[in-house]
Amino acid sequence: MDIKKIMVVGAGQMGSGIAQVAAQAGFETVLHDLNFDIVNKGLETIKKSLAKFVEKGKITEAEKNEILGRIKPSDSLKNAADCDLVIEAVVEKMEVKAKIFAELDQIVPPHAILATNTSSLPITEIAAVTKRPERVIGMHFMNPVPLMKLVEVIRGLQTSDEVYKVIEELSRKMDKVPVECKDVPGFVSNRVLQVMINEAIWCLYEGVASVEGIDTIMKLGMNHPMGPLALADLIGLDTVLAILEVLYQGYGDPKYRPCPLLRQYVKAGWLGRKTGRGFYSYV
Ligand SMILES: CC(=O)CC(=O)SCCNC(=O)CCNC(=O)[C@H](O)C(C)(C)COP(=O)(O)OP(=O)(O)OC[C@H]1O[C@@H](n2cnc3c(N)ncnc32)[C@H](O)[C@@H]1OP(=O)(O)O
Ligand SMILES: NC(=O)C1=CN([C@@H]2O[C@H](COP(=O)(O)OP(=O)(O)OC[C@H]3O[C@@H](n4cnc5c(N)ncnc54)[C@H](OP(=O)(O)O)[C@@H]3O)[C@@H](O)[C@H]2O)C=CC1
Repeated sequence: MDIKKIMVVGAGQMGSGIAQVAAQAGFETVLHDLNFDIVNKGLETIKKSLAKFVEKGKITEAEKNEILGRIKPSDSLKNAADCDLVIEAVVEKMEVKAKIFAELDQIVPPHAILATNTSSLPITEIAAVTKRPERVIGMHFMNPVPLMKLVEVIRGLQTSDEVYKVIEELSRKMDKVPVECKDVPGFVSNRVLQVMINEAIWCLYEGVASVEGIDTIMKLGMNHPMGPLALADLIGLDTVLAILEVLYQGYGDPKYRPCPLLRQYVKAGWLGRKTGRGFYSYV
């Protein structure tokens, strides 16, 4: 199957990054969100990222403009009618994703693949709201998408071998390294990562060390590029909490219990970089 046109649903930090790497790989790309204000914010993020690549000599100014020219804004899911692939990257909430997949299933052509960038939710459950569960798959990019090499490819119970191969090949065309993973809560990436982030938040909650102290210990002690609290701020504390809830409910194991401090920050609207305040301040 030949993929020519891709829609990305959700123009937040992940959706804009995915649209960018799709356009960089030469695909006609549609960036969709609920309204054009959000889409334009996403396009601004893409422009800044591409400008960095020009600055570093990775691409030319002309290439930057060609890439941007391949991305079309959208505020109607109907624009997916001629797309071969849709990659969904909206908030980490099953009810929102299920509604979008049910709608997309009615709009896209029969051959089209529906992929989700979910961090933790069951692919099989998302696929079940469509009449094409064999053409639904998890395509889990890492943040920041333009820089991170991994795509975790998750097969739902009914995902076909053909669809898996198409997405594996597409990930390579996007200059990413695909790794196959089974459909379990949090897959591999977040099953491992979020336990570390949650434990770092528990350390802060119990006063074991300061925010900077915890992050410095993990950066200098483990050679991590960022400390776990700075990383949580990058991911978004709402997303971290949503993933931990999926792990906690999915495995029924108290080791995934989200720290009360995390819940409190999310309730306060301290979601990390995207709101200007999380464990650190960004204003
Ligand atoms: C939650 C999930 O479901 C799954 C996930 O994604 S979990 C999160 C996974 N991601 C990680 O773990 C990221 C960990 N952090 C890192 O790897 C690195 O800190 C990083 C790649 C993000 C940044 O690299 P760094 O060397 O530490 O810092 P930094 O100096 O800020 O960035 C390097 C350069 O990349 C640039 N850069 C950052 N984001 C960029 C982007 N989106 N596009 C283009 N350039 C970018 C920076 O501007 C910077 O450029 P200069 O050197 O000119 O200043
Ligand atoms: N953050 C991360 O590090 C990673 C996140 N993910 C996953 O990617 C997905 C998106 O996360 P992220 O980009 O961080 O989140 P953001 O909050 O940055 O973006 C989510 C976007 O989805 C939009 N949206 C919400 N509801 C709808 C809808 N019904 N239709 C269309 N768009 C909608 C939001 O609009 P509005 O602003 O109006 O709400 C927002 O633009 C989640 O599933 C997350 O788990 C995967 C890998 C890494």
